[in-house]
Amino acid sequence: MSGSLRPDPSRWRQAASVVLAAGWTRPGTATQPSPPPPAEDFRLLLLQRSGRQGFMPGAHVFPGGVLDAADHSADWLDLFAPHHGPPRFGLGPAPVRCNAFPSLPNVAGDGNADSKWTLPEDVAFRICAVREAFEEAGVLLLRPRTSPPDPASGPGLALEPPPGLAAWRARVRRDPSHFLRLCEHLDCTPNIWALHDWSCWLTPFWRGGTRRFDTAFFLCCLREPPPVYPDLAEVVGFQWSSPSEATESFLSKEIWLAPPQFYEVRRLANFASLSDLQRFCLDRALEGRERWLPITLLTADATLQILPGDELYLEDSDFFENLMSTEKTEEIMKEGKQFHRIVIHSRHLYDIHVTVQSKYKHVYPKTSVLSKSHL
Ligand SMILES: Nc1ncnc2c1ncn2[C@@H]1O[C@H](COP(=O)(O)O)[C@@H](OP(=O)(O)O)[C@H]1O
Ligand SMILES: CCC(=O)SCCNC(=O)CCNC(=O)[C@H](O)C(C)(C)COP(=O)(O)O
Ligand SMILES: [Mg+2]
Repeated sequence: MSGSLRPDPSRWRQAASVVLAAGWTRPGTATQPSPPPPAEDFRLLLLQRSGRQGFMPGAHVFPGGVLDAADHSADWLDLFAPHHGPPRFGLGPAPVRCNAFPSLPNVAGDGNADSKWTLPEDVAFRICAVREAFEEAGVLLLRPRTSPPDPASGPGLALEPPPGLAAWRARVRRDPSHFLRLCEHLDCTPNIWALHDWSCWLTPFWRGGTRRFDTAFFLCCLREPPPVYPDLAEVVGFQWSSPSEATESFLSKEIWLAPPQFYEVRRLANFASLSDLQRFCLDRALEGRERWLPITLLTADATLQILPGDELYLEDSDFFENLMSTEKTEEIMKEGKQFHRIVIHSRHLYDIHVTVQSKYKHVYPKTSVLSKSHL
C-alpha cells in the first residue's frame, strides 16, 4: 500500500499479480442433476475491484498490486535462511531474459533498480504477489520454513488462515513490512517456489490514462480453492471461474475484464486440466516472462491493442507515449496476415486474433472471435 515507488506519477509503477488456478471437483448429488461441468477442471480467482478505485474501478482482476520497499528488504534474508538464500533462493537457474524491447529507465528487470536491492527481483516480485493475495483476498501462499519445496509433489495448498487474520491483515495493509512479521509469527516463508513466471504487461498508452503499471504475472496452481475473504475496501467481491466461465461472464456483462486479464483468461483456456497447466509451467521455467507493451491503434470502429509479433507492431519507444490511428477499418483485418492483436469492439466484446507462432515455449490464445450477438 505504501512505499517509495508510489508517489512519482511519471514513473512506471512496478507491480506483481498472481493468477491462482485451483483444482475443482463439483460436489454431485444423486438426486439433483448438475449442469454440465466447464471444459476445464480448474478455476481462477477473480477479485472485483471497488467502484471507488482510481484505476479500473469495478474490474475483475487477479490479486495483485504495487511493489513496496518492504518486498525487497534485506530483512527477508534471515527468514529464508538457513535453507534458502542468495543468489537464487532455490528458484533454480535464472531465466533467460528474452525481449530487449521495451526497456524502461529506472526499473528493476532492466538491471537498474535490481542492483541496489539485496533480494533478487525474482524473489521480491513473488513476495509482492504473495503479500497482495493476503491483503486483498486473505489467501496465504506460505509454506513452513522447515519443509523444502518439492515440485514433483504437484499442486500444493494455501495455508489455513491463522487466528487473528483480520488484525494481521489490517496491520499489513497499513504497513507492508508487517507481512514479514506475520511470516515469522507463523514460522513460514512466502511460497515463492509455487509462483511460476507467466507474463509481464505494461499499461499501454491511451488518451486520458495517467497511471502506468509494469506488472509481472505469476501463475500458482493449488490442489483446491482456499477460502477467500475480500478486504471489502480495495476488493469488494470475488468469484472462482474456469476460463470458459470467465469468458462467458465477461461477454454477458456480469463482469468486466481489462484486455490483459481477458488475454490471460483466453490463454488459460488452452488447458483442460490443472495437472497439464502445472506441468507446462514447470517445463518452461527457464524461459521467464516476456514483457509486452501493447500499442494502441484507433480505427474508425474499433480500438486495437497490437502485440509483439504482429505485422503492425513497431519496436519504437515513441509508443510509450503515443498511439497510432488510421482511417482504414476493414482493410486492417482483411489485408493483414501476421496477427497478434486484441480487437476491442466495445466494452464487453473483444476478439483476439493470433496467427503467429508463440515464443519462449509459451502458449498464445487460440484466435477467439466471439459472437456479435453478445453486443
Ligand atoms: N477502501 C478503499 N476503496 C477504494 N480503493 C482503495 C481502498 N483502500 C485502498 N484502496 C486503493 O487500492 C490501491 C492499492 O492497491 P495495491 O495495494 O493493490 O497496489 C491504492 O490505489 P492508488 O494506487 O490509487 O493509491 C489505494 O488507494
Ligand atoms: C485499454 C486499457 C488497458 O488495457 S488498461 C490495462 C491495465 N492493465 C495493466 O496495466 C497491466 C496489468 N496490471 C494490472 O492489472 C495490475 O495488477 C493492477 C493494475 C490491477 C494493479 O493495480 P492496483 O491498484 O491493485 O495497484
Ligand atoms: Mg491491487
